[in-house]
Amino acid sequence: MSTAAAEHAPGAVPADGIAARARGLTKAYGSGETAVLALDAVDVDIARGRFTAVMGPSGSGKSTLMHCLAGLDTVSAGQVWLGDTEITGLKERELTRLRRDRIGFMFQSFNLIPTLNAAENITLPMDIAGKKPDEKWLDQVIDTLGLRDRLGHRPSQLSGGQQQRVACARALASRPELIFADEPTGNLDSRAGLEVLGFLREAVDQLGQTVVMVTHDPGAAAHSDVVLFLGDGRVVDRMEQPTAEAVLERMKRFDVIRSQYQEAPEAGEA
Ligand SMILES: Nc1ncnc2c1ncn2[C@@H]1O[C@H](COP(=O)(O)OP(=O)(O)OP(=O)(O)O)[C@@H](O)[C@H]1O
Repeated sequence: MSTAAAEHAPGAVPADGIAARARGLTKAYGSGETAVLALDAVDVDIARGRFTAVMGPSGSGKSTLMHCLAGLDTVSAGQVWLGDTEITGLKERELTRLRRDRIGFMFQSFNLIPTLNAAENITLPMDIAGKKPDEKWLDQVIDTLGLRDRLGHRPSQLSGGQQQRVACARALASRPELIFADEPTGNLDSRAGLEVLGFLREAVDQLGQTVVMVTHDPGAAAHSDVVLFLGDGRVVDRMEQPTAEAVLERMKRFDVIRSQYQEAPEAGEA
């Protein structure tokens, strides 16, 4: 049918206000009896210019969702768009270019190059791509992150929080459409973690960036605009304007369901 064809045509989904979108996103690892359904027909819209947190119990599919949305992993079924570009079905070379040009990444391990100073680390992805940074933007990022007097330092001469700020600046440097952060505060003490969350918040509020962050920490999720909760490979809930308390309460409900499931069916009476 023509409508079905239109629905599946790349670019058919309006990009306005939506930085990334998934429909029927399914990811299975392995096959046969050992197959694991990491994502089960997930529909999700990531709003542009907002800070989205992804939470859920261990193994619920958070990292898999991030990897599939970022084109780091192939999908088993369904579709993913970055803006109005359908990325499912792109060849590895096209995906590499898309990631390089349109997505920024921050990981728990900062992934900085030890022999390069902060300034060189920040612009490395752009240097590799042969692209000139927008100096005005770069200055704004460096000042927002308070890195001006650290630019000549190597990672070993920086604290953990400063290293993560450099990783944050690197993710922002090319002004990507979307930044994916996987447990960006996982390796930091609480003060440095708060600092990095504050900077991600500023990147959204002052620089207009879009951020998606996977986290286990309700306090970290409270810095976001909206939290998506995953359970067993599905988006089971969302929370606007989250507080740490509300997120913690919501997470506890996963534990209750799990313990009821593990005890016995009649545990539902409790
Ligand atoms: N490469 C893989 N091969 C096989 N199974 C995998 C692979 N990667 C993930 N899985 C499985 O897929 C499911 C979802 O994993 P995923 O890492 O996305 O969860 P998560 O919510 O990010 O977990 P955590 O909070 O522990 O990091 C899990 O059951 C996991 O064991």
